[in-house]
Amino acid sequence: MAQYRVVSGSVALITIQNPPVNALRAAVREGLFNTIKRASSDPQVRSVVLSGHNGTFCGGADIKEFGNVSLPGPHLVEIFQLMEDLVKPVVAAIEGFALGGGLELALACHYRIGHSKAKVGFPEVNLGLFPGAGGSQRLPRLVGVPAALDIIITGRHVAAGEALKLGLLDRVIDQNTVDAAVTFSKIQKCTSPPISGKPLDNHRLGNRPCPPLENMDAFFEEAMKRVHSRARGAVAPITCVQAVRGAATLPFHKGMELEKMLLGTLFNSAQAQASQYCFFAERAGARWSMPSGARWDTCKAKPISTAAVIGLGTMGRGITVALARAGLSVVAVETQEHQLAEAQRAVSRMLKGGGRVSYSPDLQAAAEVDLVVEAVFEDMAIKEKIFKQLSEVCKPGTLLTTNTSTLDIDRLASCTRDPQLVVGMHFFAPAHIMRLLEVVYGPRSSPEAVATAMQLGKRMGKVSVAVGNCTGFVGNRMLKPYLEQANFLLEEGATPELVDAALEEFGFPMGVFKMSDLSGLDVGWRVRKEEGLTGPGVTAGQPMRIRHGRRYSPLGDLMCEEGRYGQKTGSGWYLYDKPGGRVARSDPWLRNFLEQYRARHGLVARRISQQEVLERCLYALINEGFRVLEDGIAASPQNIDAIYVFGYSWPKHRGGPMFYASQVGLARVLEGLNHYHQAHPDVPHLEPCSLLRRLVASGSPPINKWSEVVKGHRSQL
Ligand SMILES: CCC/C=C/C(=O)SCCNC(=O)CCNC(=O)[C@H](O)C(C)(C)COP(=O)([O-])OP(=O)([O-])OC[C@H]1O[C@@H](n2cnc3c(N)ncnc32)[C@H](O)[C@@H]1OP(=O)([O-])[O-]
Repeated sequence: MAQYRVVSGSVALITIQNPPVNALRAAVREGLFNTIKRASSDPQVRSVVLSGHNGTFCGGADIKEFGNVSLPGPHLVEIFQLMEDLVKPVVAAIEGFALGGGLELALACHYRIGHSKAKVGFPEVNLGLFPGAGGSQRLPRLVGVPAALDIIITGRHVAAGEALKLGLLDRVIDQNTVDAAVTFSKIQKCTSPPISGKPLDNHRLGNRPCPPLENMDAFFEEAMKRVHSRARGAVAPITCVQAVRGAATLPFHKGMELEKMLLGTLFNSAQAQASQYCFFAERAGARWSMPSGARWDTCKAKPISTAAVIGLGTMGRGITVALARAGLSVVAVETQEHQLAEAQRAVSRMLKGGGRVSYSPDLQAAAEVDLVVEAVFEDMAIKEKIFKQLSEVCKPGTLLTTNTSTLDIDRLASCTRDPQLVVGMHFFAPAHIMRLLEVVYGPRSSPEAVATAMQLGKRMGKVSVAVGNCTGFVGNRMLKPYLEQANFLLEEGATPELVDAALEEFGFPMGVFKMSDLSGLDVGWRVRKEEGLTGPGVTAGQPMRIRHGRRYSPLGDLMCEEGRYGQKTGSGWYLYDKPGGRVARSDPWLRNFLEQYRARHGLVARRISQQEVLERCLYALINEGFRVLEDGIAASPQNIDAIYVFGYSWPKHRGGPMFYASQVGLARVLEGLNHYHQAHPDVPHLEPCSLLRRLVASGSPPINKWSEVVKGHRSQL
């Protein structure tokens, strides 16, 4: 776990060995503790070099160990102190990553030498924590308070070059880092005296005061204000500021006590558990499986080096950028000439002149590519035509994928020569920024096609999740009941402001109505017209608020009929200063419109609490999540949660909808749904689904045990 060798006559080389990222699990901590003691007492040893096996210094504490009430083995704080106090110089040789506890380990060394490609950082904030093993106290002493606070609050990876400028690294080199560190630990350069034996006090960060900061109170007040406005209810970023303030104002040992106390409040908190769950959910999608039994580890992806994107609207442009950035040569096809020229300018701007992209108005240009992403207008007839043409134009074996957000993949596949080569690649806007990719397999999609789309997603840096084929797949299918509840709440007396405030307080960056205004109300209107829910397809004489025997809210349709499409028209659920304006203001027109609407339909407005808003919107969405699981559309609750966190901005510190349900308690969610369904029997989405009932009947097992109940449940369907 921590290998000990004496090299170059007098240097103890300690190498952490715990693949894949050399996380500091109990055995590693034990190993470090013992080898440092050994180096200390070994008379042959005059200096120490600390490194990580296989090109990675250390990925930090072992996140899998968290959740244990008390971690076994020596504590990191104790090990780091032992190292800092060593009378022999200790040099960290940083290759790959030094993250979290890994960087704290490096900060407890007296010197740090990094490879030019190395990255360092404190990502703990993303896990609902902060660098609580001395990092919050040592880093500000080394690089100053503003730089330290920035690194700790953002959790970003700092490249070696920047780390050198900040003074976080003493040296950056291109050669073998361990060899360089060994040499460095023995002699500084021929003109300088040897390091070994030099007084090390100034290199013990715990002994150093924090560099002074002018206007410290104002600095921290401002920092706290900024963090509060961005944290969306997450506690960890606030704790980061408190801990760094401690470093700036307290002696080291007092700062360490504060750090310990703050960590104690976070370590087993619900938010920390949710954030750590998200860490693993993000990676769980890579181990995909299909109902046929095909799996990530048994299917090989086809090599892809060229791709075509068909349709260069907003989505098509973003997809082109994402593919080009992943190193593919891209043919961008748009049949409308003016749109093509505009797209070319926009894509070049986004790629800043880089990337290999060619443009064409002709589908024939896709003839030789390995993969196509169709991203035209959301219209089945148009897409079917394009798939038919692509099937004729493209070389045999080309993978045909669609960016549809709701339409039937299998119907598109049936227009082609090789239906097994068709899968969905559902990107989220803006496609070159949003991390989520839903890879949708139809009943005839081949495992190889799925493997290829999943691997391409990885190359693009996406969180890719393989899902089954149904209307809306996973994300949009679950979103439908959520949107529906929001509209019903308006009918019953709520305002867009009330609903949005409840959801934003929960942690969403934007409430549902602001979000609709941003994405355009006409998008859903068009879909509802296609579905015959509104417009000319509706049978004459049908009551306005009932469709297919269920409650229906025509509010969104009425808004569109008024030309209120959202931000793009300057008005929607809110008012904007101009078309395309971004700042939402309450609109007296809407208040009036809602009052008239309620009066017309005999609805009496009642007071609606934020709790009801949250429960109705979120429980309806969660209930659909259980249906998605029971239908086998998503393979696991982790996959659903990854979709919501990375595609729909569900707050990470709430862990995704299914994890949130497990934290609230499945029995309470069931009870809530029962209650609301009784009050609204004409809303089937509020009727608790059978999987949820069954889970509650099985004693509400923890989320990682749901799959056993799901399996039993599916076999009975
Ligand atoms: C004491 C309180 C203070 C807290 C201190 C801390 O240090 S908190 C920690 C602060 N540190 C961090 O937050 C760093 C977290 N890690 C990372 O950000 C990335 O892993 C990476 C950038 C190091 C490498 O990226 P990459 O794309 O090359 O690789 P990848 O991401 O695919 O991971 C490969 C496998 O390793 C697994 N695994 C990884 N790290 C840990 C871990 N610390 N632990 C356990 N497991 C970990 C990961 O799950 C995956 O397993 P799978 O799915 O194959 O079974």
